[in-house]
Amino acid sequence: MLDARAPDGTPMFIEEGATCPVHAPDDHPKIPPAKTGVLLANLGTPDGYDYWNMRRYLNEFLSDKRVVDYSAWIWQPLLQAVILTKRPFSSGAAYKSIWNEDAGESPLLTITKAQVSKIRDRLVDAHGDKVMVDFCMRYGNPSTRSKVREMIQAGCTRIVFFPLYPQYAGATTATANDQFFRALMAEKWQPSVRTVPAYFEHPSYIDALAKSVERAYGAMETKPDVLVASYHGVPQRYLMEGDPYHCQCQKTSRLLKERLGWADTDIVTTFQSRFGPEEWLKPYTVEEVARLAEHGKKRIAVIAPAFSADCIETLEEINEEIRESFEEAGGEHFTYIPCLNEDDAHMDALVEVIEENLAGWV
Ligand SMILES: C=CC1=C(C)c2cc3[nH]c(cc4nc(cc5[nH]c(cc1n2)c(C)c5CCC(=O)O)C(CCC(=O)O)=C4C)c(C)c3C=C
Ligand SMILES: [Fe+2]
Ligand SMILES: [Fe+2]
Repeated sequence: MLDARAPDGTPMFIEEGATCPVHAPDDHPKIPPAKTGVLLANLGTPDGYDYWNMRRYLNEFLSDKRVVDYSAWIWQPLLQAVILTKRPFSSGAAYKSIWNEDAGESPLLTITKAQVSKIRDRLVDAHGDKVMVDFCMRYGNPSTRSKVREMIQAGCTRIVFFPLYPQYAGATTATANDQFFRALMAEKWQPSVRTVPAYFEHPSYIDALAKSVERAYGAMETKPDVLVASYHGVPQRYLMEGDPYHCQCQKTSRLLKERLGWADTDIVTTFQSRFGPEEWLKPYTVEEVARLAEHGKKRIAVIAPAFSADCIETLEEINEEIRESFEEAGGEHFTYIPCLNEDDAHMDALVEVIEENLAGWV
């Protein structure tokens, strides 16, 4: 039974498939059978690597106060007049080097689509068409607002919103949630909602990471001297202001090390992708891999546990720039271990997290 109200406030209780007691069928909006939506969210990616697509994407991303929190009076002139005249070219060239030309999209989008398709198959197998599974992006397309609207129009009276970041950060998880709530502000009939918390210590996520390391190490004749767990960085100041991201990254690394049965020295935690002049979380990956090479660690493997899908920051920054830094410092063997992407163990972990957050709803 669906509970609705006539324009004068009279409650209308409409059985599914029945007609409204107040209005003629054609005067009344159609109310589809109730469903639960599972909306996965990732960061977003440019629609193309040309200047204008890059500029649009970077402008939306870097204008987000959760990402860069300087006063708009100071930041916007610098962003519009300096950064957005140069960075679209350099970042565009980096995207070009990893672009999925066949699909005409960036790897982050291709991988996210594959993940969602697998997760949808599993959840529909378990719950039938009572669940609807889709994805949105925080910046660019498909937008969070368009997907929230589609879900509501399809009859979702409940939505589980899942930001695909294992570790919580204001710059990722919180801003994805902000955008979700902004989208809900525009809706007449707001669904009940749940947001999925960070899963940085979930045993199935740790297990999926460990299996990916074991698989990569199993394929090598000589084991690496050290595994570098490289996480996306944020300004050091954000940690001091209460963002738990740093601590959650450290815990993921510790749990991974314990799951692998390794010694403390077998794994090093680092932070990459520094942007701007401020101090970010340290050690910086690009410097640490050079230091390792200089101190005799000639074989390293790098894993990127903060990314649920390979993207510019892993395929280009780690596998090209950071590799180069290691080799220039005398390093000999550099192995990049891909993100969990659409691995079965990863899909198992994400579905488990979703099921925990669907409890009582399906
Ligand atoms: C300027 C500050 C930035 C902060 C803080 C930041 C945090 C942060 N980002 C991710 C995940 C991703 N970032 C990606 C790209 C990217 N990140 C920044 C800047 C900050 N990120 C920029 C400018 C860019 C664009 C590329 C570039 O110009 O360098 C991506 C990849 C998107 C893709 O299309 O492939 C991801 C994913 C996390 C997890 C995080 C903090 C925890
Ligand atoms: Fe980033
Ligand atoms: Fe910490």
